[in-house]
Amino acid sequence: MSDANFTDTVPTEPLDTELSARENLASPREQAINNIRNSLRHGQQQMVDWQGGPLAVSAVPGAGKSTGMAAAAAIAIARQYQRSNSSRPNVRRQLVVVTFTRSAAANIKAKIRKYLRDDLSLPQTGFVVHTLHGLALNIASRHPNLSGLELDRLTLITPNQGHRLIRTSVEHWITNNQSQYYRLVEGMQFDGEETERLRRQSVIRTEVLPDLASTVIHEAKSSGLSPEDLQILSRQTQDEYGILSIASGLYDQYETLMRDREFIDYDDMILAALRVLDNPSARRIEQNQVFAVFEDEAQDSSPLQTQLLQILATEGLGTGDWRLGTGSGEQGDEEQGAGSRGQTIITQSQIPNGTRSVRSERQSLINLVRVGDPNQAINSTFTPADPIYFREFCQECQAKNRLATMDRAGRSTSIVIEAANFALQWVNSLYSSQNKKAKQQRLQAESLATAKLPFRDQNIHLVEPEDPQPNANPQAIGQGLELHKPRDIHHTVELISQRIIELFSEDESDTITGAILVRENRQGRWLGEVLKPICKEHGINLYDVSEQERHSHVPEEILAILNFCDRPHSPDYLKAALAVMVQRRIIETQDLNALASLPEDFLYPGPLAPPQTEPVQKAAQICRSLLRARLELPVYHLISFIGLTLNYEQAELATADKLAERIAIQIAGNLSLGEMLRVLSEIVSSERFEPVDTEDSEARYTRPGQLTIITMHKAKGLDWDYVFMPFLHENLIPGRFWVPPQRQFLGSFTLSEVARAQIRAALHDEPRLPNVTEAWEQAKYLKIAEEYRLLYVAMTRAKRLLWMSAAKEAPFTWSKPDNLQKQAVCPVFPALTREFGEYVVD
Ligand SMILES: Nc1ncnc2c1ncn2[C@@H]1O[C@H](COP(=O)(O)OP(=O)(O)OP(=O)(O)O)[C@@H](O)[C@H]1O
Repeated sequence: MSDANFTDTVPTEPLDTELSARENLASPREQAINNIRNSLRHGQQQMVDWQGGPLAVSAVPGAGKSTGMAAAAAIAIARQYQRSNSSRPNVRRQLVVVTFTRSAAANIKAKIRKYLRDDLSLPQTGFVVHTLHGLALNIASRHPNLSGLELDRLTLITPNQGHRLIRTSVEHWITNNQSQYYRLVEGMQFDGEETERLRRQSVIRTEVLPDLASTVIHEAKSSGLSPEDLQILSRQTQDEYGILSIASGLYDQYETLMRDREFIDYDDMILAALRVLDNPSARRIEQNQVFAVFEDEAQDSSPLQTQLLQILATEGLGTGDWRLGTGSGEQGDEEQGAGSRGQTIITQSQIPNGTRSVRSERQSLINLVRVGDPNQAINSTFTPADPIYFREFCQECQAKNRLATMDRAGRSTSIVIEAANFALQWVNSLYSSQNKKAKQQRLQAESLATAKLPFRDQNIHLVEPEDPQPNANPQAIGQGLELHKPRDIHHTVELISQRIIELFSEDESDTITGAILVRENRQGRWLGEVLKPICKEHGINLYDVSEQERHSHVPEEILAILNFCDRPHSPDYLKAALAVMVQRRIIETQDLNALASLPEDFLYPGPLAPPQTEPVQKAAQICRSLLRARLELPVYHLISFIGLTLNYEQAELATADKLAERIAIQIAGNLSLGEMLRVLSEIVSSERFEPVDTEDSEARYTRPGQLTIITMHKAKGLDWDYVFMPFLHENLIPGRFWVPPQRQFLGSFTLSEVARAQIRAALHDEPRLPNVTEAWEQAKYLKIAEEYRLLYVAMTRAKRLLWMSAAKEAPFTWSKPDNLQKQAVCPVFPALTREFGEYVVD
């Protein structure tokens, strides 16, 4: 089969020359491998044919990246079994598979196991699946003396803007940098009025600087830049406030506090793992356990994460030269460490001439397969991920003839693919013409910002007729594409309801899947509420992901109950605990004030007290059992007990366990209820606590016969037979960065975004750092480009019907959905309606 769209074929060069080809072909295992191979399309076969060296796979949505990677992983494991059985019996090395989210990791693990068990009749071992942070933690905690990561001593924190540590860093910085601080207070202009001064000080201390600190620290740290590096960079900028210098100062304060308090953050985990790998013997130990690294969603990795994978995937010398880098002198003396083999491990240190980039790292002898799609990069504006690094890996691989591009996809019906391709082309042409215009008008800032187009110019193609995917490019439901222009959001709901009722009644076998994709959780919540009665009436199973998975409620609920256990006489605590029980539907809705006003009478009514009603009795009995548990159980079991009392489902229980573990680590040696409450209150008041996804979480979103309401971000990697995309309005897609009025005295930009754009320019080896105007333009452009990619990701989730709408009237903000006003539609939508006029439904 020839595939004109497959630009480069990957040479297959078996690592193990001792195994004869004839033996291989004859073995049942090799037949099983062939069977798997034959069930894949051409591009995927290139993945399973990998037998060593670097390989980049860049594929369009729905091309089968994840499916291909699972098959390739299983086959690589099988080959490794063969190798270790026949030639080196004592060498047991494993495959490391890395992906972006825990739920994707669980999914791919299940798929690999299935291939190993059902197709290859092998034990389900020989591999591990990690998220990048999980992998780093694993390495770092195995070598605590090198990583400095002693988990029983250190506390892991996620410093968001409201975190106490960030606030303290800001206060310390202000104390030590009064003149820079007062320069900020002056802003663009200032008449010295006292109330205004106080207002500005409050905005700077509570909003501007915490925002700058949390953004910049994460961006710089995850790229291997130290506070000193930032200080050096700041000398290349000339803005009035010295934004990068402030950022460096805040970062420095933060690092000092972190060290003093024995805290670490997620970036420290990656840095700690890199410190381990900086040691030649530890590196050899780690590398010797691994025969290859496979990475999915590679466009979402940050520079240091990429570096970690590259080092881990590096083979010992002498197994064939797969080097990618062109630097001289990297071959040879292994004893001298990674640096001598052309790898400069980035640790926090000075950067030469102010910039440092992972791209300049030499890569040698790496067994690394990275799979991704730059057009689906949707995390780069709120994490330090940057698709540029994956693009560069692709380019380097291409130069070595080791890039596979898969541009055929079987997921969607042809009209959905046409619409997605059109959207991509339209957005790119919009930006190239804007860029041209800006250049003509000599608007340097704007032309610089839009010079790179939002999308890589790549169309999705239908699969070939003999494709192995059953029902590839399936038949459309109805016309396959429907473009609606409802009057307002209520009319939108009417249209969606009509359509889903039709779709569900036509689906007698209850097998089709459907989803409504929203840009914001608030839209999802509103839709969930209005659709619930309709779905109930028609027996449609509605699954509102944000409602089901708002596990951030877990710490709050546990805190409320623990507070009550600690001080049951407090009417406030009792009421809060009862409110949680009502919300969880453990007890009936009733007048909680009446119960809570006299706690003793409610909990332990005397013989003369009036009889309690049944609901009150039940509530009192649950409260008493909690108090008994407080007395009888060890403190560290209390959280699990509360989880069970509150009827938590599987994922919530896992989240509660994770919370308990986290608290136990933090208060190790001081296990008392008081300490536990102190730590928990801190988590609840200032920190994001990430819930746990359970193994089947992705399957829960795509259950047959179910209508799922889910955000576009969360929909990544999934697909449904029909996909509704309502509320396509310009204020959200693409949206725009804006400066809140209270901060405008500093100028029409935000300090955090300017600093971030400047750091990125340095990391990308731009010839000079952008000034404030240019940096702000770049930040705005990056946000818009990413929003368009998000729209593209959402559109490509649909298999058989893509339903899109932009109501004429919609809320200005979804926190007030009743406040309707005329809303401009997302610019792609009218372009689609022009191009696909026959799909517009009146
Ligand atoms: N060889 C194959 N045989 C059968 N089905 C396949 C095959 N390859 C892919 N599929 C199916 O095609 C769909 C898309 O595959 P997959 O999710 O692996 O693509 P992807 O490239 O990772 O997509 P995206 O990047 O858009 O999330 C899935 O429903 C998958 O089951």
